[in-house]
Amino acid sequence: MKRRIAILGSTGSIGTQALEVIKQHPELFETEVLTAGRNAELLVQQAVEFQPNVVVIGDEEKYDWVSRELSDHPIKVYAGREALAQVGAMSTVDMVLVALVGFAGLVPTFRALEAGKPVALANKETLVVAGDLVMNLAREKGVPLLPVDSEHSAIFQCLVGEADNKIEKLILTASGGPFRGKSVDFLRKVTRCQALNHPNWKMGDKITIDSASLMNKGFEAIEAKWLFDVAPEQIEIVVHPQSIVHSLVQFADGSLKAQMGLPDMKLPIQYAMGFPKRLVNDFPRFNFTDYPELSFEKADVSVFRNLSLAFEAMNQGGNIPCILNAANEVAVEAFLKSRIGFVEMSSVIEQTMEKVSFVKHPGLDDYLRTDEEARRVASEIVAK
Ligand SMILES: NC(=O)C1=CN([C@@H]2O[C@H](COP(=O)(O)OP(=O)(O)OC[C@H]3O[C@@H](n4cnc5c(N)ncnc54)[C@H](OP(=O)(O)O)[C@@H]3O)[C@@H](O)[C@H]2O)C=CC1
Ligand SMILES: CC(=O)[C@@H](O)[C@H](O)COP(=O)(O)O
Ligand SMILES: [Mn+2]
Repeated sequence: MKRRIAILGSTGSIGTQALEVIKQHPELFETEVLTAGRNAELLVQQAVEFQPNVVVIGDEEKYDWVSRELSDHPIKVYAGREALAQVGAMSTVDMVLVALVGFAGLVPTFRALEAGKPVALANKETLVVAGDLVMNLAREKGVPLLPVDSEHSAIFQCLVGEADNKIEKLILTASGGPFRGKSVDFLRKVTRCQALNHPNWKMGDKITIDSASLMNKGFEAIEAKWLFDVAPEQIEIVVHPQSIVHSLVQFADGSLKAQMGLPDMKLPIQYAMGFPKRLVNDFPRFNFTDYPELSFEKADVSVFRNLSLAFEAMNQGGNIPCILNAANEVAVEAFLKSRIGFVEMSSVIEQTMEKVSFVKHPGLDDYLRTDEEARRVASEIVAK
């Protein structure tokens, strides 16, 4: 039986690479659902090629156009946020790949898990915001939550076959981004274009800015805490500019296991989609002679304040990581629109974290409310 996949966010960087993985394994995977936010043209192109049963366009104004374009195909077309939230729970779906960016991933992930669907999760913001609720739900439903993020896929792969998972420490590697080794003064003047120039990975704009500010690594620490049930003190960040060692686990006996490979997201996407099988492919292979030096260094938290803000949020818990995430989304958007500078992003986040009210044990509704309030507060700070 083919695994029928719903790709939420098929028009993005992860989504399009997931479709390349499906193309490599037509005997194993079938595309059941594709969704886009605004890119109706690409959604239609993908639908014509992959013939899913259902497509969802987030932007409701584009519904008529998508329906018309697909009228000659046996494909159901839906639009809007509620359709996006429901579509992963359909009885014909075997696995949901959540490749949406930002807070928008939370409710669709939640609904898919509630319906008992295995989830391959690229959308790290879901775990940053509501890791406790999401992990509890996956456990309660007995469904796998498979990490797609490269570092977490690496750790997950290192843990396969470890009977009692005696983790002493997780070591998350960070490329350091385009501004590795730079000063705060340098960061004050960087442009959108410089920040979008990631040294190793071609990704969507939002995560690329997060990588440049090291917020991505802070998010990944929170993501790791929830996925692997470790304390914040058990998570270490190491800058590794080549992005070949994707992360490591240090076990209780002092042994280290690492997972390595070229920086190519198709590998972790394929691992999650094919789990527990390791599938054959013809993607490019790593060669040591192309990388004579693999180096490691400390992250500079005095320059990259977002990394400490994320650790602070993780330590405080409750709804603080949700506030961190919302403020970061507002700050990144403002930076991309040249409304604030690169360094100001941290100030917006820090001030928002101080202003929004704390909730110690939030439920889903509290997270939705916190996200709304934090966005409002952060937007006011940006406007000032
Ligand atoms: N790209 C990468 O290599 C990696 C990404 N990740 C994580 O994976 C997730 C996806 O990243 P990436 O693929 O780079 O992001 P992109 O911006 O490239 O893609 C995001 C996708 O989500 C859709 N989308 C965005 N907002 C909404 C919304 N409000 N409603 C409905 N659909 C929406 C977009 O649609 P449209 O474009 O049509 O508007 C697009 O299909 C992020 O959480 C990121 O942190 C993790 C590791 C690596
Ligand atoms: C590919 C992936 O998983 C990204 O999250 C990546 O880690 C970004 O690179 P940085 O290490 O620069 O954040
Ligand atoms: Mn990552």
